[in-house]
Amino acid sequence: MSNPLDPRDDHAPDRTTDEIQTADDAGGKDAEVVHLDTVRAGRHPYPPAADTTAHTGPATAPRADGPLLEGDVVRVDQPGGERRDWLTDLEEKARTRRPIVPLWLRSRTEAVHILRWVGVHYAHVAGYQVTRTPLYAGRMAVRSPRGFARLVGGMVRWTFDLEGEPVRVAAVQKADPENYLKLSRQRDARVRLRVPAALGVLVTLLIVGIVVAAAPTTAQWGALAVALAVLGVVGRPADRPLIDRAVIPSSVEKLTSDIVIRAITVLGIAGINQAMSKNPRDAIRFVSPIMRDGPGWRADIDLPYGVTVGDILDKRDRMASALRRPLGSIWPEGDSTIHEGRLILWVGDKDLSKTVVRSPLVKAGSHDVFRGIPFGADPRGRPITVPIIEQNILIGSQPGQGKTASVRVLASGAALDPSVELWIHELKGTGDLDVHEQNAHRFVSGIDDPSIAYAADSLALLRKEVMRRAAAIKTLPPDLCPDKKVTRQIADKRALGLHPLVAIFDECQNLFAHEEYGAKAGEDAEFIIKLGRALGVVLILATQRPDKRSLPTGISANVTIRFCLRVAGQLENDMILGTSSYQNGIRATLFVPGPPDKGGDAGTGYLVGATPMPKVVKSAYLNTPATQKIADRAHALRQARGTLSGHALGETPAPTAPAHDLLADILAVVAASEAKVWNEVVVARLAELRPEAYGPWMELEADARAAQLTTALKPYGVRTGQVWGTPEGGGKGANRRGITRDDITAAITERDGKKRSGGAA
Ligand SMILES: Nc1ncnc2c1ncn2[C@@H]1O[C@H](COP(=O)(O)OP(=O)(O)OP(=O)(O)O)[C@@H](O)[C@H]1O
Repeated sequence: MSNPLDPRDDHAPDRTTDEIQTADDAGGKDAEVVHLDTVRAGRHPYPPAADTTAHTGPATAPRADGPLLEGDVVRVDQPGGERRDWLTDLEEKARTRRPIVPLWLRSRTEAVHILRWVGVHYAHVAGYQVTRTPLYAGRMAVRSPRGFARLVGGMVRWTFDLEGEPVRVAAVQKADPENYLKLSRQRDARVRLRVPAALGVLVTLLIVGIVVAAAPTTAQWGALAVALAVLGVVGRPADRPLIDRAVIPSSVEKLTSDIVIRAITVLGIAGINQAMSKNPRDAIRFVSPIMRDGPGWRADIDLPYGVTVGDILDKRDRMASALRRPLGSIWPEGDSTIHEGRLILWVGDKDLSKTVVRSPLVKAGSHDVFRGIPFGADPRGRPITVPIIEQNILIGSQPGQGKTASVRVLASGAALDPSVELWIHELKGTGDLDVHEQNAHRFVSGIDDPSIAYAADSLALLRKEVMRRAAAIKTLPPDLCPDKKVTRQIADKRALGLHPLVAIFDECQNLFAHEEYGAKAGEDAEFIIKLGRALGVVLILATQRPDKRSLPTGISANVTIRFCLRVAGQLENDMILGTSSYQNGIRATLFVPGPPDKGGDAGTGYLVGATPMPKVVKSAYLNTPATQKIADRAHALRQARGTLSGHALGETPAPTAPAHDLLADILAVVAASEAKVWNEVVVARLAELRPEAYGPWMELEADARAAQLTTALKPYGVRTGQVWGTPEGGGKGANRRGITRDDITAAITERDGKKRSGGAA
């Protein structure tokens, strides 16, 4: 049954206090009269503010709707000021404090840029005014008669005290003789003083006139010009200034808060729209004044609560439209060290895609890789250096976005340090890195199987080299190598064999996805990446196909520096830049595909790991003639230092993988009586037969070992399958992946038949 007095009773009809009283009367004379508002207040989780004192003390007041509760009511929001840890407060302030030295003064390049900008601005203003001096002179000449009249009129009024005339007339009209007499006496006294003064001025002018009449013509013209100028200034109309405002020749609209707010509010982001409709004044907050920063304007903004910089990043094109600027000059960036909603909007004067970054390597005589390699510039024009020692670098993008161009910069920097041993593998076969062939210890350019095999051999050799170096560094005396790491000092002692070794694999997907060599190459690369860093072995990998098969996860997870140029989607983005990068707003999808001359962002990418925060960077561009000059200089340096080796000296490397035939080797280890043998047994026997070729297969896990043989047999058209067998040392029989001997024989027959027919043709 519904109770009209129970506020928790949803069925209780809404009645007035009077109605309830009537109902109670009907129910009995002794019934208690309850005020409905009091009851309703009890229903509310937070009692009205007027009752504050009652509710902060012990809750003893009887409640109409429930049992009496003892205890203190604790408010969610405590009264009084914030009590915070002062140290935390100080840290917070330290993070957001504004720099003593302005940002633009911290970098020489930026300071030079700003000063040049200011210089150009004022040179323009000065030029604008100087070219208009004839116009201003004409204006003054035209205005001078009026100036003359004003001057004479002013003199006469002053001399005869004509300003007091209306007051004297008023005294006459009011018939106030006393006042009139006072005013007349004052005027007479003034006139007595002023007439001689005015006469003095006139006499002076006359003398000046006589002197000028006797002076040379130039002085006469000068005096006339001064007279006209003075009269022109005196005669100017009140509403028209003599000098025009210089029109600033700015191709860039100055960034103002109104423009920024316009650009942010048109993005169609729900959180921004809601905040703007509630509080348009404070929804978007500027944390510091909009200022010049490098060749552009910078605004530091706090986005509305709940909106992150990531929400803004992929709407860069809309922002560009609202700012009326080309896409390549709009660079929003987050600063998550402060919070996720802190946006640094940088609007450049120039379109980054149209900017070609010049490399200092073009003019460098030599270079020290321990200082990193000058790689490019950020949108604000600040040079970016990529550290290389103790690093590995992964570069990725869709085709034609500037991977090889970036690799060239790194190769050139490494080549200019004669202590660096360069191994170059360009697996596209277009010869983009051929210029550095003369400096490389190992070099290959090609997409065919021998080239891929050569690159795979390099990784196998590098793996051995890493192991050798690990042993070598262990034996170094602690005073020479306290941290067990390669240093400049150690690198320069060539005899130690611990100099930096930079191995480049351009289009590495052609190696890692290769049916025969891929799996082993992937493992070697992972091994080198994990262990080679401290030993001076640096891998630089570039790929246009960043999927699991073409870029083993062991590699993508362990590289330390990543440069991702334009990619098509989130998956590729995160493969190159690391898991969750896309989600965190580091999105290489925002770059425009295509080369700069077609309006694309080729050469521009996200660089992660080289700077404290991920950065948009445009790599420097070295065309073939410029790279050739660097390579020649590097070659001369190496020749002088005696550090040319291997391929650069024309040596052909001893075949590292012995010329062996997998099919023939299998037949050699599988007797004719064994129809079917497990893969793992075949691999074990092969490793015994040729440890140098098949030994590394045995280091794999059992499953991977079996898979390795399956992969290696694929190019010959031999398939493996489940076969019955027993372990070598005896034991229970089972079905496992294995080969059928007849398949191997058939493959050899087919191959030899093809060779013969090929030879006959
Ligand atoms: N840093 C740069 N500055 C200016 N232009 C660049 C830059 N990098 C690349 N480009 C332009 O982009 C074009 C393609 O560059 P590149 O050959 O390096 O791309 P890629 O990603 O290696 O291509 P692919 O995947 O086909 O090998 C160059 O020819 C050049 O015009």
